[in-house]
Amino acid sequence: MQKNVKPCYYADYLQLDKLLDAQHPESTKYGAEAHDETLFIIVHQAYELWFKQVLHEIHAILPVLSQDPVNEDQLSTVNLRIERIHRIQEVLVDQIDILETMTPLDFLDFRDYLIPASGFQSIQFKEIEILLGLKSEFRINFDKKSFYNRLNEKDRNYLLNLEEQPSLFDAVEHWLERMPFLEFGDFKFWQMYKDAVEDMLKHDEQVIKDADYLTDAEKTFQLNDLSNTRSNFDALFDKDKYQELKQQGRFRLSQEATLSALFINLYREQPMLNSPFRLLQGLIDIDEKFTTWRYRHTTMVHRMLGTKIGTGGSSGHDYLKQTTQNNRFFRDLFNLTTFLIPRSSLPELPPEVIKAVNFHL
Ligand code: HEM
Ligand SMILES: N[C@@H](CC(=O)c1ccccc1NC=O)C(=O)O
Repeated sequence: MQKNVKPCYYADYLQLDKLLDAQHPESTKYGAEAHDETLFIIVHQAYELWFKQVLHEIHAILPVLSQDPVNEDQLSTVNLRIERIHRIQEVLVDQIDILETMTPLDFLDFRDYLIPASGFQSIQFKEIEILLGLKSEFRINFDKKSFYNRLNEKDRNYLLNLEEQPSLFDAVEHWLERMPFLEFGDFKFWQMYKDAVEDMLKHDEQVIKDADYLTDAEKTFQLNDLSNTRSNFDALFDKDKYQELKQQGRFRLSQEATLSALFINLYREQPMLNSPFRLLQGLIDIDEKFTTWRYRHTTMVHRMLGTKIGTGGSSGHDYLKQTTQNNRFFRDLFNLTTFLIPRSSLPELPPEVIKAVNFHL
């Protein structure tokens, strides 16, 4: 490291002249300043700064996960960065409490001056969504088309181009596919595992049938749910069936990637699977916090606007409720838990499998 030649000065280093001269309430252009507009601006600016940091981390993670193979040191750095993103998301959720100190009436003092701007136009937010894997084809209709109409041409082209680039979802999927958990020669792991899950599902079926506290209608309902779980499980080992369910949207990850992720979950205590397991957990953390943020933002919107339409032209609270439900990145990783069985029923791993796994990470 070189010695610094010029003394560093706090305000210059942080470019505070620019940063602290960037809060200009719209309300002052039309009359008296709305007191809470400064809070509104600063909260949004703080969000955008944190979004910038999140993007910085994602851009560092993507090339590492795209390498073949990814070495253990690099994987632990990826995990640290994912943990950082998750911590930032906690701050992003907490900031909503600060904004909620503004009352709906105070908001109305300047809301009309903002039309037609809205959070829709946060390019960094959409960038994060797209880089994590939420491309247009997975969005609800309004979110698919109308949102792009609200952007200027430069921003629209920038995001459309980003949709063509590999996302974190894609990188993780390929990384999982590179693990050879389906080709273990003689090892009958998957057959033993299938038998154990089949036992579990049969047991669940019997529990429902024997339950005195359920009505016949409730039993039928639950048995129907169980049959969906069983057909998802059967598809895990059947290429064509898996493809069919994937087309229906029941799976998004490829079959190979799903089975690898399942294997990592089941054998996470093997030392070489620790980091891969932490990575999968980290992705689940990010997805969960994103959903928490969407839910908190939606509820804040409900208390601020009731059922008014948004300045961006959506139905407001109702639209946001749908995106909270729909816009998930790693739903498959959550759903996998359905197929976990107790450790006591797990087949033991033979040494050659452990060696093969170690080599391929
Ligand atoms: C008083 C506070 C807020 C209200 C009433 C509000 C309201 C809304 C509404 C109604 C929408 C739907 C788009 C529209 O039709 O306008 C929206 C979208 C959005 N808002 Fe807010 N918002 C608030 C604060 C924030 C803050 C602090 C952020 C942080 C950056 C934010 C980020 C977003 C984003 C990213 C979207 C797009 C979400 C998506 O399309 O899934 N909002 N907001
Ligand atoms: N969409 C909000 C306005 C709003 O919150 C907003 C307006 C301009 C810039 C950022 C905003 N924040 C999030 O949507 C509304 O309909 O009141």
